[in-house]
Amino acid sequence: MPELVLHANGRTWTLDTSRSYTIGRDQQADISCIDRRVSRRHLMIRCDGGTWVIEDLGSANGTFAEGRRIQRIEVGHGSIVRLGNASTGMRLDFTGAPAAVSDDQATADLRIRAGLPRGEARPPGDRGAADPTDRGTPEAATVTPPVVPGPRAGEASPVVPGPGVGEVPPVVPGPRVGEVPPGVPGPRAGEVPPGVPSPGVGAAPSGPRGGEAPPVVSGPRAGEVPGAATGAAAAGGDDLFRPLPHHAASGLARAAVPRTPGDAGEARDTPRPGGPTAGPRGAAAALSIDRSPSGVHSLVRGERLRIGRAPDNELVVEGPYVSRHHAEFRPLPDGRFEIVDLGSHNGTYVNGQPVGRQIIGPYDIVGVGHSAFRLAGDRLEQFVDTGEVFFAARNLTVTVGRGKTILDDVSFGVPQKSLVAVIGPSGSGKSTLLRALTGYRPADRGQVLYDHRDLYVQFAELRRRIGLVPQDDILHKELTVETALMYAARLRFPGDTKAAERKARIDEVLQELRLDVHRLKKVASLSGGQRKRVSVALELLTKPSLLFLDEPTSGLDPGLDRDVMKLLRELADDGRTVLVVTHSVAELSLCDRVLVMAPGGSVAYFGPPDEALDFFGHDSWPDVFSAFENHRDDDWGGRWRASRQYDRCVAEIDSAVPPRQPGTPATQPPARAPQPRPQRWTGQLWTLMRRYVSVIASDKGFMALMVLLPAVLGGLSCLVPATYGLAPPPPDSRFRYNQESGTILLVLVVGMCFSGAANSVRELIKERVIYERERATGLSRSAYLMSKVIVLGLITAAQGVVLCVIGFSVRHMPAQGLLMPTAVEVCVVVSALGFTTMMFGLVISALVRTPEKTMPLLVMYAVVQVVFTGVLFKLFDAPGVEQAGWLMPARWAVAGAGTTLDLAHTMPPWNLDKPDEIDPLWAHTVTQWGIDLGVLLAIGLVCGFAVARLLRRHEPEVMRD
Ligand SMILES: Nc1ncnc2c1ncn2[C@@H]1O[C@H](COP(=O)(O)OP(=O)(O)OP(=O)(O)O)[C@@H](O)[C@H]1O
Repeated sequence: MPELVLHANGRTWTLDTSRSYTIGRDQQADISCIDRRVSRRHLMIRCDGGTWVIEDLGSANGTFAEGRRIQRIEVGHGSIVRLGNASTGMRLDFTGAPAAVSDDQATADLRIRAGLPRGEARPPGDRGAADPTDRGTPEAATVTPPVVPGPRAGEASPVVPGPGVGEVPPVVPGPRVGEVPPGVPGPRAGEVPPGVPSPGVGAAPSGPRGGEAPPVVSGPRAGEVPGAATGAAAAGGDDLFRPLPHHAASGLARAAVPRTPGDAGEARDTPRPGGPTAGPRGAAAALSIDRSPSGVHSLVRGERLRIGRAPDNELVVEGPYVSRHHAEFRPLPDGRFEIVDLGSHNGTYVNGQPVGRQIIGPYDIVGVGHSAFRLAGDRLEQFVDTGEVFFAARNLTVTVGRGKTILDDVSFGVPQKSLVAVIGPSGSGKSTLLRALTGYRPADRGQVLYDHRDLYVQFAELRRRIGLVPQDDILHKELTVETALMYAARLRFPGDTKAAERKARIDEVLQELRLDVHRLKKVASLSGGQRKRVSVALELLTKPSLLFLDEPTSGLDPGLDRDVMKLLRELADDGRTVLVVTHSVAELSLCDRVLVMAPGGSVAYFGPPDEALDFFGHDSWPDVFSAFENHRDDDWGGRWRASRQYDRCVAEIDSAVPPRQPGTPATQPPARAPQPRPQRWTGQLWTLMRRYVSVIASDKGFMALMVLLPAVLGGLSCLVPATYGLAPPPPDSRFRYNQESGTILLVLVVGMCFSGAANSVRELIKERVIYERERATGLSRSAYLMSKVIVLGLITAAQGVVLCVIGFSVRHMPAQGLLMPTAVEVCVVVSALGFTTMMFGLVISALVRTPEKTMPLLVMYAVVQVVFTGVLFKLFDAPGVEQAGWLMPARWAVAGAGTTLDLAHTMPPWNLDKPDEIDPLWAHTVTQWGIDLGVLLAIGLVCGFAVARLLRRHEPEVMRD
């Protein structure tokens, strides 16, 4: 008798005649699923006397075939059975065993065998029975349904349910993947396309989200069991299968949901042992995507399949993170496929890790933009992240210092399209939780699951699905709304995005957030609420599925508070999960769930907001907060865990998170995602420089200061009375030395020190929040730093020129320098000093935690430089002091200018009895001038490295390298 092949939710199981199989929600079931309508042990499939039979094991909601509830039924090729509901229940499709294959098909067949339960993969020579599904099926004819534009914000997504019971999915002939079929206009936004039946209750939307162009999807082949639009899609998003235990052994590992704080450490994903593919593995091994594919594409044997945004790709994938020609599936001689990144701007990922080229195995998940792909035989399943994903935190625990717990075993799970408020007294760990959830500061224990994937392990890829609006605005207030968004789009979108595409997305977002009337206003001129909207708009540019906000309503009046919360409600309804940390409890009723944090960082309550006050036994939130304050040492977390509501919460997470399979290791050290590939470095640098110049140009005060400072300081140097200026007295003079030359140089050098450092000392601290956010979205640290160095360096050098021109304008100068005219040579050194002190200012800026601390440090720095110029007292031959002076830019600058001016002989010697004892750094030689200048610039470079190092401290932990 042939083996039976079971298909459900895009997965395939080949059932062996020699054993029976149970299906149910029980983790021990052979085929475990998580549809709540399915009983823990729902049915059994076994081979009885040469016939395959299904027996209902007394399930609560029943097993159905052809619309009737059945107790026992024979099944074979073509049978369709539903669990839990006659029309929308989880669907099982049965076909015969795979067909015998030719040698060149053997490897592809192995892919299917890899999905066999418990050691049933056969050697390549073992062909197995013929597969009726393949009989007469020609080489994959790729078909494409009409392209359906996604609905706009607030409009319902068109839903394309799969075939009903006993239906055969229609074969839709059409053009190749990626082509739009001629003459088939897509329906208007929000309309259900013609010929597409309305969704049933609980149907899972398969269309793209508002404003997003849909992926082009190829339909199933004739006689092929459909993947995309079958059972699960029609039945609802939660009839998700867990893999067979065999899969776990193969590495499709799961993690358990520990219910007690003690076993939180078990909640780590487990790597699979090395499979047939090479490349990043270990911690990166993927949790599988437990939902129906949104599209299934046929891979034509021997042909490449290119993915990208451009219409000339075989598979067109839209999205802000997809390059025009992004990646390519290439066939290998042995029948396998490899994925090759085509130099995309945002990377191609396998199991969450960026790859350049990698052979793809049957369990590997390839990530391109917001789409994930999985090979299933000769088909490529596509899973588009439309934002309707399950998000969960499990046992998140953060400890600091000597083991102080500031986040204590926090678990919760939210279904798609939820608005969740996080409230709690000050210091209860809300911000810590937010940082843990976004991966900015991963929890020391526990997991954050995004669409069943471990965010910490796969941060490199998944970070693009997260939008975060910090408490401080992530905008340059000097720019107009439109310009700020334009630069953000330039930095976040792929480098090959056309200006028109960026503009279209900006227009779309501005419209969505009702900001179009403010587009030309400066951010600084907007109200607090409008500014917050702009921050949200900036994050929405890249269509995140998860949006986190940290106290967006702080400082807003109650009306604006309501406006912002309503906006978040709309954003969630539109197909996102929105989590907001807030101090305001006035608008909690707009939320689906409220997470109440208790002192000590534990969860005090998680659930519907309207049940929360009853849970605490108080009439108002102030009473609840007072209770927290008055009973800080109470075990609020224990009270929550002992509650009935907690069981419901855990059950919710359980129902959507696959359990850890027996036999897999329990713990796994947290993995750090590798540094994701940024967009082209030069592109980022250019954008950052342009933005920086725009910001400076629109800050009139700063511009005026930049011009005034060197002009005033240069003018001050002119006040020093000096008959001979910077030159030595003429030979016929009664004076042998010119003491004032040193004084003039001192004023110029100190002025430059002050100007240079003042230019940069606030530059990093004032945009720290912006940097942190942009770094998390892929900004290159070195590009960021270089943009500051180049722009500020040029400004400072120009200031040096102004300073010198004014300072030298009234002075005599020695006739000839060492290499160049004297004024030019000194000006070069002064400008170099400006650069180095500017770099030192950046060090201060990267070091401090608040802008206020920069000023005292700047003053201290300037005074220290005065002391170590070498003009006020003798520095050489003074052990300790001399060496300290080597660290001072002013010392080397005075020395460099001194060599040109021959200051050692122009100024009186320190010891008149020893006129030949001169400062060695002031020797009037070209070599010494070069050394002085070189050391000066080298100090600047060292400062640059120090800044880069210090910047790391302000980056999301997972982004540090
Ligand atoms: N790095 C750290 N080292 C030591 N303690 C820390 C650290 N970060 C946070 N904490 C402490 O952890 C607790 C929680 O801080 P957190 O900022 O998350 O609270 P919060 O609920 O967001 O407070 P608020 O509402 O005032 O913003 C506080 O007591 C805080 O002092």
